[in-house]
Amino acid sequence: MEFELVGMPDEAVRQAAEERHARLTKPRGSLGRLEQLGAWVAACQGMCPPRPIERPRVVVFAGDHGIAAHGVSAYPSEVTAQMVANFQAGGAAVNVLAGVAGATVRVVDMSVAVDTTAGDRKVRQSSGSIDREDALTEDEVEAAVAAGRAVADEEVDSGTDLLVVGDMGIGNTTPAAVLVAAVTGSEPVAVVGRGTGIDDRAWMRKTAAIRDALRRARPVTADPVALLRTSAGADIAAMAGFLAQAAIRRTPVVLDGVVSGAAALVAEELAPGARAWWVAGHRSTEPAHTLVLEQLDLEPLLEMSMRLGEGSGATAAIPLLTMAVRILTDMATFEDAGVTEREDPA
Ligand SMILES: Cc1cc2ncn([C@H]3O[C@H](COP(=O)(O)O)[C@@H](O)[C@H]3O)c2cc1C
Ligand SMILES: O=C(O)c1cccnc1
Repeated sequence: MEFELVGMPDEAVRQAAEERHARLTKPRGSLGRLEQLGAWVAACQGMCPPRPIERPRVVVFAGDHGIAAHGVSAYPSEVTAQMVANFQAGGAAVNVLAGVAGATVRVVDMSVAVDTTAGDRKVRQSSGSIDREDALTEDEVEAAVAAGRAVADEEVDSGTDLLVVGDMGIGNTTPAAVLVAAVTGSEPVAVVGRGTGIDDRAWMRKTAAIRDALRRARPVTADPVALLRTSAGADIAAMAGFLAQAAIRRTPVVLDGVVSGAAALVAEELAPGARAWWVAGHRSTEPAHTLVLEQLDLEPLLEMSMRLGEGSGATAAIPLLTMAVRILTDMATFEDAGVTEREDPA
C-alpha cells in the first residue's frame, strides 16, 4: 500500500493570515484560538484571505464488530444498521447538528452485519472478533483502506472544502481502545471507557476483551496495515485511509472522538505528517481519546462531555471554523474603518 508524501499547509500563508489579524479592528491576539484556527484554514487552502467554508461534509463510516457479541456494549449490533437508516432519513443527532452547521452527511457502510442501502463500498459483513481472530484478511484490509481513500478523493473532487469524520458501529469503542493502547503503549485499564454507557460487569468484560485483543495486536504494532487487519475492522481501516488521503489532497479535516481518533493515530503512521491537516473538534469523555490527543499533539476545540461518536463532536465545532474564516474575510481593518491603531512605545 503506497501513500504519497504528505505536504504541509502553506507556512507563508499562515504568516500572512497572522499579519492580517494584526490589522483587523481588535486588540492583537484578542480572538485567541479563533485567530489560529483561521490562519490554519488559510494555510490549508494556500490563500489569504481564505475562501469562506461553503461545502462542509460529514462522512460517517459504519461497520459491525464481532467483539460486540461478547457483551462489551450497552446496545445490540442490530442498532448499527438501524442507525444507518436513521442517518439516511435525517433523524440522527449528527444530522441535526450538521443541518445547523450548514454541513451535509454521507454514510458509508463498510461492514455492517446486514445489507443496507449505503453499501456500495462494502468490504464484508461485520469484522472478526479481535480478541480471538483477526478483524480482516489481507485482501479486506487493503480494500477497506482503498475505499476510505476513494471516498476522500470523491469528496475533494466534488468540491468539499472541509471534511468531518464520524463512526457508527456497536462495539467500536473496543477496537478503538485496542488501537490506542497498541500505538501509545498503554495498558487496558488506561484505555477502556464506558462507550454507550456500560455497567461495571460489562466494563470488566470489555477490559478483558481489550487485554486479549492487545495480546494479538502487540506483535504487529509497528506495521500500521497489519495493525488495522488484526485489531480494527473495515470501518476503522477505511477511516484511516480517508484521513491519510484527505491530508494528501490538502483538505482540512475535523476529527471527532475516540473512534476517529484511533483511526487518526494509524493514519499518521500510514502517511506521516497527515496530522497537520487535522483539527480536533472536541474532547470525548472516553479516556483513550485524551491519549489520542496527546499522541497527535492536538488541542480540542470543544469540551462538552460528549460521548456519542457519529461525528457529532466534530460537527459541533464546524461553526467555529466557519467563524474563524469569516473573521479573516469580513472584518474591517483599522485603516478601512478609521479606527486608531495601538500605540507602540517609541
Ligand atoms: C442509538 C445509538 C446511536 C449512536 N450513534 C453513535 N453511537 C456510538 O456508540 C457506539 C460505540 O459504543 P460501544 O462501543 O459502547 O458500542 C458506536 O456505534 C458509536 O458510533 C451510537 C450508539 C447508539 C446505541
Ligand atoms: O468518543 C466517541 O467518539 C464515542 C464515545 C462513546 C461511544 N461512541 C463514540
